[in-house]
Amino acid sequence: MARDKAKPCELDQEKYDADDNVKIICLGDSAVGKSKLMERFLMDGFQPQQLSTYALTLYKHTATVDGKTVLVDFWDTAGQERFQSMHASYYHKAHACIMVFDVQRKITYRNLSTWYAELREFRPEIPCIVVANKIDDMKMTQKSFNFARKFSLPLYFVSAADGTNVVKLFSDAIRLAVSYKQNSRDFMDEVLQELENIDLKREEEEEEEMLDKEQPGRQQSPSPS
Ligand SMILES: Nc1nc2c(ncn2[C@@H]2O[C@H](COP(=O)(O)OP(=O)(O)OP(=O)(O)O)[C@@H](O)[C@H]2O)c(=O)[nH]1
Ligand SMILES: [Mg+2]
Repeated sequence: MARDKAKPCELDQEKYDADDNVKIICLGDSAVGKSKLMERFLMDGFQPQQLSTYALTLYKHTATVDGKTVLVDFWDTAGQERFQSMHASYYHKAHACIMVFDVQRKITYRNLSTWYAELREFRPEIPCIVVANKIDDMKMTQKSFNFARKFSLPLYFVSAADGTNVVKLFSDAIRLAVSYKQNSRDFMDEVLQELENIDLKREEEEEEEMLDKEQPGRQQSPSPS
């Protein structure tokens, strides 16, 4: 009981102490196993029911990279065509991408090029890992998939069902996201950061002004002499 009560505080403290926060997005056709992979990594579980993600799910996770606390936002969306329109905000400020296909369904592999083109349209530089999921059903881990080689992307053979390589996949994705965030010279990132700084400064100035109006004497308060 006491442990449960302590939990929110521990989490808040971790957030407070976090050195960094990163956003990792997941892409791929419907039913390739995007949500199940996240479920496996975050909950260490797998429920084989067929529930398609509706719109967007955001998972918050705390990780440690090189002794530093990192807050990770995992973004999971449905792979269906009908949600294509939300993608601009989905990609916004992402630091890494996990792009999944299903080794049992060729079409999901073929569609990788469409997903990849869209990713690069919005995020030209972020690290991207290609994931061949459901290897538990097919013993084909030796097969080489040209798509990853063609774009020099890392390729992981995983199974959300039995957990093969799932922790490695997500740990590496977090590491890549952190390293991208720290070293990125991406032009758009710099512009966005600049705009954020300007906004923050403006907000601070407005707050100052408001305080001055509320407490007219504040500025003239006598200094201890
Ligand atoms: N055998 C096997 N089945 C899996 C694996 N991963 C997912 N599945 C099954 O594939 C189906 C789809 O998985 P989801 O994780 O919902 O797929 P998704 O990519 O999130 O799909 P959308 O939300 O529609 O985009 C489910 O029935 C899962 O049980 C796996 O590694 N092996
Ligand atoms: Mg899903």
